[in-house]
Amino acid sequence: MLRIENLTVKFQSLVAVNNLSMKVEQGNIHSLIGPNGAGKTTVFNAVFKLVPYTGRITFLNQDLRMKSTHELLSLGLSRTFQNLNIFYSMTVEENIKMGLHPFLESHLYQDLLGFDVYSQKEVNDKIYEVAALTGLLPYLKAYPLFLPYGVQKLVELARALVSNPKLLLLDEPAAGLTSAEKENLKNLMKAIKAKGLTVLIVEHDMGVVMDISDVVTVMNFGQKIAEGKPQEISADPQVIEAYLGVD
Ligand SMILES: Nc1ncnc2c1ncn2[C@@H]1O[C@H](COP(=O)(O)OP(=O)(O)OP(=O)(O)O)[C@@H](O)[C@H]1O
Repeated sequence: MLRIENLTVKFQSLVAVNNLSMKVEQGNIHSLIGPNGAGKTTVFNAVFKLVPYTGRITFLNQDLRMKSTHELLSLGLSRTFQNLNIFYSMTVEENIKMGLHPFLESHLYQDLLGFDVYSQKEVNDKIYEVAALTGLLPYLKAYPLFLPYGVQKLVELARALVSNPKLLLLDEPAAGLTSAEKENLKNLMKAIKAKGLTVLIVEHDMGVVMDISDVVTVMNFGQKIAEGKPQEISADPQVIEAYLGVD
């Protein structure tokens, strides 16, 4: 579904991602793990064209380099950020609605790019559906600042989900969550997968990674050092040395 070939990202003399190739298969929860600074978030940023790169990234056989950010959304790509990226001046409902922004009003580019424009009822239905899935229905009229951090993270996730993506990229969804919130996140990930979505996750919490992943890719110093099923990865000596450590 997502194919990354020979991806290299340089920041002046620093090679943040070094000739990385990986494939995310449809229907999988695929985790990207590795030590701090390994280049994981930079891979996400390359997919979303936020950093210049060499190599090739295709999604459903379409070269993403040629696409605008709006086109990425219409192709079915969506993401969350490592640092919570929500609007505190807006309610939860308004925040979620932002995920539908390109589909809300008639703009020239919608005609050019073939975007649908949703009716008010369609918008409301989509927000309701995603709020029900993420457990945010009781909070729709609330302002995020007054909600627990774990709920605020769900708001960002709901905003990424509301455009009905085919592939969701989540950057450290479990960071800062309580154990109960992590359990909730794992169940939510499984529910999202059951709905047919494909998910690529950058995550440090190995409990979450091991529990929900179909495939794990491990990066170190910008390079892929291992890839496989969670059990294979947790037993790989190179991964243990570079990242997991000895129990
Ligand atoms: N815009 C940028 N300009 C300069 N250097 C950058 C930039 N973005 C990332 N880097 C550097 O690239 C390297 C990889 O960073 P990246 O954020 O991708 O790592 P990561 O694996 O996601 O780390 P973490 O797990 O800590 O989030 C780091 O050394 C980082 O400092």
